[in-house]
Amino acid sequence: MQYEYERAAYIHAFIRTKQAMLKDQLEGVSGDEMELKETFWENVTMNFSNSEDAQETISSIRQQAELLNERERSGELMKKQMRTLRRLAHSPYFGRIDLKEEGEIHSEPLYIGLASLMNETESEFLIYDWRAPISSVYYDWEVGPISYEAPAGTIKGELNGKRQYLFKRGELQALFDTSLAIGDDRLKEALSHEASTQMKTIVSTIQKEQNQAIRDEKNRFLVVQGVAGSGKTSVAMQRAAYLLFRHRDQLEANQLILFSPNQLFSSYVATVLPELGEENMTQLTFRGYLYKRLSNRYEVEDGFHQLEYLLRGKNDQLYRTRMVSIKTKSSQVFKERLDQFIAGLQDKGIPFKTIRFREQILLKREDIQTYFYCLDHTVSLQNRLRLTAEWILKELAKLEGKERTSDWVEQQRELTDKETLLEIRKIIEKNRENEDLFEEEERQQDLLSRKIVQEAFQPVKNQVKSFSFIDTESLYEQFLFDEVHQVDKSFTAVALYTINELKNGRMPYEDATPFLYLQDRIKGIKVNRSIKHVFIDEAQDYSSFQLIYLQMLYPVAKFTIVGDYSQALYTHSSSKNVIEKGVLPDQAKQIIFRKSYRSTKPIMMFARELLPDPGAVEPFERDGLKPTVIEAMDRSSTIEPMKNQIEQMLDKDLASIAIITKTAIEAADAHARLSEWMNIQLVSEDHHEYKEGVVVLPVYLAKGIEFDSVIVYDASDSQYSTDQERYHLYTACTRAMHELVLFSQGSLSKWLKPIHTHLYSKEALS
Ligand SMILES: Nc1ncnc2c1ncn2[C@@H]1O[C@H](COP(=O)(O)OP(=O)(O)OP(=O)(O)O)[C@@H](O)[C@H]1O
Repeated sequence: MQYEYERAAYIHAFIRTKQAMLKDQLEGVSGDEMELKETFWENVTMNFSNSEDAQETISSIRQQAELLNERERSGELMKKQMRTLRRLAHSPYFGRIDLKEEGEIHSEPLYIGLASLMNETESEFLIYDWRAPISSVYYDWEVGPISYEAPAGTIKGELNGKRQYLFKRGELQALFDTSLAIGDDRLKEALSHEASTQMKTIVSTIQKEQNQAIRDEKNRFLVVQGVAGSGKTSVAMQRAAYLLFRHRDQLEANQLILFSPNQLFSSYVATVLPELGEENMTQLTFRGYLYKRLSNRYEVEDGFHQLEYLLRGKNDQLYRTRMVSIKTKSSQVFKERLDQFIAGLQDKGIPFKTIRFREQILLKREDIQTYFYCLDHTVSLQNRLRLTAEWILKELAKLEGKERTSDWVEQQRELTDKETLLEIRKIIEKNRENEDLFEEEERQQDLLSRKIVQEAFQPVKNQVKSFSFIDTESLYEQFLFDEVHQVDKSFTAVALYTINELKNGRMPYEDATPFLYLQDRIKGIKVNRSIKHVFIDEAQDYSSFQLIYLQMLYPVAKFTIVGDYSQALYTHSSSKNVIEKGVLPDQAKQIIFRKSYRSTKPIMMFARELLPDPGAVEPFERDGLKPTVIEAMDRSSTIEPMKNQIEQMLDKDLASIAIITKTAIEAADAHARLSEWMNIQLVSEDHHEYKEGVVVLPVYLAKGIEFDSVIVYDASDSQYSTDQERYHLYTACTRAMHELVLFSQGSLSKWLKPIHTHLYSKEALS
């Protein structure tokens, strides 16, 4: 053991020396860079007297620029190394494996940490990066025979020992020998920490099944179905870091994209990759994407507003219609019918828009339609559109010529500002020798008219170039009515509802994806080929249609799709098995995580009883208090006891406490009642982050994040009675790491009643 402490001290000193050396080098490079910038032009001989001299001047500028570039690059590299060393100085390694590879006589100790570190002569690894092929032995194997995949093929050997280390500010604090995968004690220690507003890395305690998902590269689609708190998000983030390391010569962080459920979640996970020494990947919400594409024409409903309506609008007369609308339009069948509809547009049916300019009709929609459908039908729709656009632009050019003599142009000419006149005069001056046809004044008027008409026509031309002369809205309506006639008469109400919404400039959430899909299939879309990996978190909240659409948007990307169907926000969502349902091709790989790490065992034993199959969730062995269920007659009698609970939690140093409600309205109500008494943050969908302390938020915004303690604001039957609400309640309970208290304002939810009373403590308030 003494050896380990000496080695730790040696490595620490080695890192410090390396840091000092690198600092000097960096100062040197920065100095060089500064000097190069300052003397850039002094080192360049400027001579443009003839073409040879000019050529020489250009190449000497190029040489200087390359030199500067090279300095900047090595400066950046050194800064990155500095950051790595800083992290290693804090905690150089967390594990060791004693490995004897086949054919070797002795086993060799290999130390594993956040990044690799070579010895002075660069001939030996003092520390292996956790992402190196050999490091997988640490995560995957117990003592005994092992094998791992290396670039050269499968390597076999024997694992003779495994050790774990705990460092604090560079100093070795403790070490444990373990024969098991990753010792439960170390994991327990990691999980007992307080919740944080930023997600932490898990590299030192990655579990075997998680490692499998992190390193899988065989399939284009990797699906992780994992119970609440099983590490899906953690895996997605460490996987991104793994891919960036393994393919560091071809892959950059901006070629990875993460679809997160909301902004709060985006900021929650934003520190993981930087902490692992990688740049962050681009983060997007699907809602943000839809907004970007459609908000210039429509007020786009987002998923959360749709959900609020579904949860609260049961008495609305359109409620049933809306339910059918959402269910139908989310399905894969709907997408297939849309495909059939699109196929039928080859010969007829695309509606066009009349092209107008200053209230006058330039080209009638019928004429555009005739032109389009007279083109050879074997030519694809998009190519026919391109040809039609070219034809329209030519027609517009003719009209543009005629328009120059119109009265409005003359009026505009009179209002021309000085700058424009000066510009025109310059053009005339420049071409003076060629100007003998017109008097200068006439020439000036002519140029001005051209300019005015050209500018006025430009927006129309731009619209033609982006194929805006197709009437997508009417086309979509046409499709909805086709559905009514050919498939289901009862769909009439849905069709009418949708058309009314669109006419009033509103795009319902369930229509946004089919609408864009239709538009993109007809007009074509610039798909993003630069993105190589797409990560989708909380994938159960995407409809089948949305998942298929995302595959179309990123045609060359590999997909990592993580989710939990027991936490579905919407009952219609893709849920269950996306592979079996054909949403993803069957060569997609599915990994299932059953073990839940976030919550203490008592919390998870209780929460899993809310599921139809509680046995599917395996709680991690970590002690804690049983959840408490407090039943009250009404809302007002719960406020005092709730305050007491919060105070008790704060006394226990549980610093992050969430009061979770079903809806945003309820969250506002809770906030109003409690904030008189203490500082409570109300978190809404526009929040990008939250501060540590007491927060109140609806369950759909708490998705993916965690808190020391959770208080379910009202677990009564009036709140959680439907199937959908059952899963919302489960999601709320599983946000708690250490403590869970449920208040019920009235009779307890029917999903909680059957839970055996030995799994929780019960209190009744009079
Ligand atoms: N191998 C591990 N080592 C240490 N901590 C872990 C490990 N796996 C998961 N955790 C911790 O468990 C908690 C839950 O992880 P994470 O949020 O990734 O799970 P999830 O499956 O995405 O959860 P949910 O679906 O409920 O949002 C986090 O605090 C995470 O750090």
